[in-house]
Amino acid sequence: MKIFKFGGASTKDAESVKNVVSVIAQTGEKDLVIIISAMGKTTNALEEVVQAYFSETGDVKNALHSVYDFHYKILTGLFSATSHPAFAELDKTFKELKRFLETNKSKNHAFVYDQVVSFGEIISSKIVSAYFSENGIKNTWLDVRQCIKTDANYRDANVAWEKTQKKISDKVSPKGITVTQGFLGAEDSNNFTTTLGREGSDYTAAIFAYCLNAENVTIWKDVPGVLNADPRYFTQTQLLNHISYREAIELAFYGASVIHPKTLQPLQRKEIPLFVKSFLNPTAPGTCVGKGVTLDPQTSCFILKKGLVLISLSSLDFSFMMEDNIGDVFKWLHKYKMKVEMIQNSAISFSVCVNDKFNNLEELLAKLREKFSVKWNENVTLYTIRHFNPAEVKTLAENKNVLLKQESKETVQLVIKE
Ligand SMILES: Nc1ncnc2c1ncn2[C@@H]1O[C@H](COP(=O)(O)OP(=O)(O)O)[C@@H](O)[C@H]1O
Ligand SMILES: N[C@@H](CC(=O)OP(=O)(O)O)C(=O)O
Repeated sequence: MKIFKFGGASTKDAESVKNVVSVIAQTGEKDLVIIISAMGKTTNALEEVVQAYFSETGDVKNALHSVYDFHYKILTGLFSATSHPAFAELDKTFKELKRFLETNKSKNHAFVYDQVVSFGEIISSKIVSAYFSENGIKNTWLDVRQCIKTDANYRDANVAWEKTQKKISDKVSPKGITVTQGFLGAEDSNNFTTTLGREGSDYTAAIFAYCLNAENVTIWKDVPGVLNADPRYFTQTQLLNHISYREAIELAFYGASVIHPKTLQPLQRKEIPLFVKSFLNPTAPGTCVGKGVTLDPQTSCFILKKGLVLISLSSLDFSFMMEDNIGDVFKWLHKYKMKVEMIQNSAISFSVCVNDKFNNLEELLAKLREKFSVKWNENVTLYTIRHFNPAEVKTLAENKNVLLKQESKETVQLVIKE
């Protein structure tokens, strides 16, 4: 059996959902677990619901309404009559969400966030499952929260692998088609919904593949496969036909956002191949991540991460930046949930480029100022070139304000203020 994953771009409107049926038909696969993300940009829209809920002036009703309307419109494009049970299911799911918001007593932002944004995947998977049935694709809808068990680290939950393995083996048939949600899990002790981190549905596909010993995983995207540069920012890109697990882990880690970085480890452990293919051209080979050569074709890869913060610290008394000082810095970076993208240090200074995913910058800076002289730059971009040649680095840096540069044998990184 195989695992397919369809992300937000593959279900962003009724035509796209129809195309998913066509992709399944063209592959001819019969034994599949299909992982579905929220439709289009629904997770962002639900984040606005959460924001409105926690703000005194927020308009929760309006924010909810636009999410409802978006899905209602997709349903009208898929089913000819509003008497189709999918419409009643949409209403029921939204009532549940409203009830949660009306009755919730918790002020824990991350907890509320997960209970709310999870509705994106629940709704999308129900719609896709109903549309499959309508078109003769027999399938079983599975609530993934019965299978993926996690800790209580809301918004970035860690998988409890043993329990998850057992639940998946118990509840998922390797035969036929199962439709389920990406990105979601449930806290093991009390079953509250958790999420695995933004864009975590690729990771869900890998979890199922690992637990079911799947033949392979395909993540269907709006690009021909993994390219040697992010096509949103680079005009001349090349399709990578084959990437080794190790190289793909590096690329994803540095920010090649086409694959979620957590996806590759479980697959690599069992040597399960990962295909990245275009849902617009399903019979094209796309990219295979698996055993074998590092990169085919062997070429430089350009990756960028935007919206980062570069923090530069120096000791107040010119003492060296040594293990004790740096130890404190890392303790606080961890405490304020900063994702460290790059570090560099000298005798009395230490620079760290971070992603402030949880908006904790002010608190972190206040803490750091107790011990260090602190400078920082917001909204910087981290460029990474794997397998670089010096001419490419020179061209990239031309006319740009390079704040920091770091070079190793394979990789050069530049922090740039745009
Ligand atoms: N190296 C890369 N190769 C291909 N696509 C990339 C790369 N880096 C970034 N992307 C972006 O990743 C997008 C697809 O991933 P994603 O948005 O997560 O899809 P989905 O949410 O539908 O699963 C592409 O549209 C492209 O803009
Ligand atoms: N819907 C979630 C999870 C996800 O993986 O989405 P996508 O497959 O569209 O990147 C998010 O937007 O973060």
